Amino acid sequence: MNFTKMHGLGNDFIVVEGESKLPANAAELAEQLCNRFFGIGADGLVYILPSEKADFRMRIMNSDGSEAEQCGNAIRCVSKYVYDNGLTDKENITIETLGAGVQQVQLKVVDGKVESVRVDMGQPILNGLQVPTTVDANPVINHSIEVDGREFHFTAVSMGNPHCVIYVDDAVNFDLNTWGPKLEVHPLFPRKINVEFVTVRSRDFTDMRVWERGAGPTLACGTGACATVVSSVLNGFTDRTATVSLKGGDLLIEWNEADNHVYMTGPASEVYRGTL
Ligand SMILES: N[C@@H](CCC[C@H](N)C(=O)O)C(=O)O
Repeated sequence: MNFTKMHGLGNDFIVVEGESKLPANAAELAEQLCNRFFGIGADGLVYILPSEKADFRMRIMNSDGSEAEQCGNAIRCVSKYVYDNGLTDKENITIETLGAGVQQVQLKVVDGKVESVRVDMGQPILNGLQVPTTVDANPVINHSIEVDGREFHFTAVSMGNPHCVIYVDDAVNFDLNTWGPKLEVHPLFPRKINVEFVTVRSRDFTDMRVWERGAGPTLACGTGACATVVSSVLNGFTDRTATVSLKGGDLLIEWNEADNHVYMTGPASEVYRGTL
């Protein structure tokens, strides 16, 4: 099996292309190959597959073997892979995802290689039951949640996959390894949740650290960055266009008023290729 190791701002993936469908053992493979001690090491295993509705189809398994509906950093990596490897010569492509439909992608090509990618991440889902949470409200803003005697407040956003955004005094130094895993599996979240800890620095800049469902602490989360800006607009903290600064680098996020779509712009990188 040939694979390519890629990352979007340090959120890293084993990318596999050439299969006609998701292998039956994809969950076990993801767990084995993503292991950083006994495998290749990655946050997720990504398959680039043929699509009947779009130019390409993407499926993503988290490092614990669970499948995610969508992944912002992976969709940028897939976009770079297909162009740089000659699977398409188009600079505007479509990619089908499991939970967020078909997404439009714009490539910025420099010297024949994709340098950055702008993705139409679609409309955020704000209905609490649809995110899903157990909270029957639309939207779910500043909702109290208690873990081990500590109270947090979250805003719930689905970008195809579920997120809860929590504002803290200092996201960069926040103890996400203690609180992230407890919030991920809290009973308020029936399909578990990705948790973003956010500090707003100005109307157009936030710090964010993430604990990802099925992958733990990662250096970046594209859908989490989108959820952060949507949440920050709903809470009145930022404008609709803002930079989200993650441990692995920055993403530019725009929540467009006219079409209610969220647009994410950022880089993608290839690290190496290998054969198993
Ligand atoms: N890192 C991703 C999100 C990957 C999936 C997530 N862990 C989930 O289970 O929903 C991103 O860049 O969006």
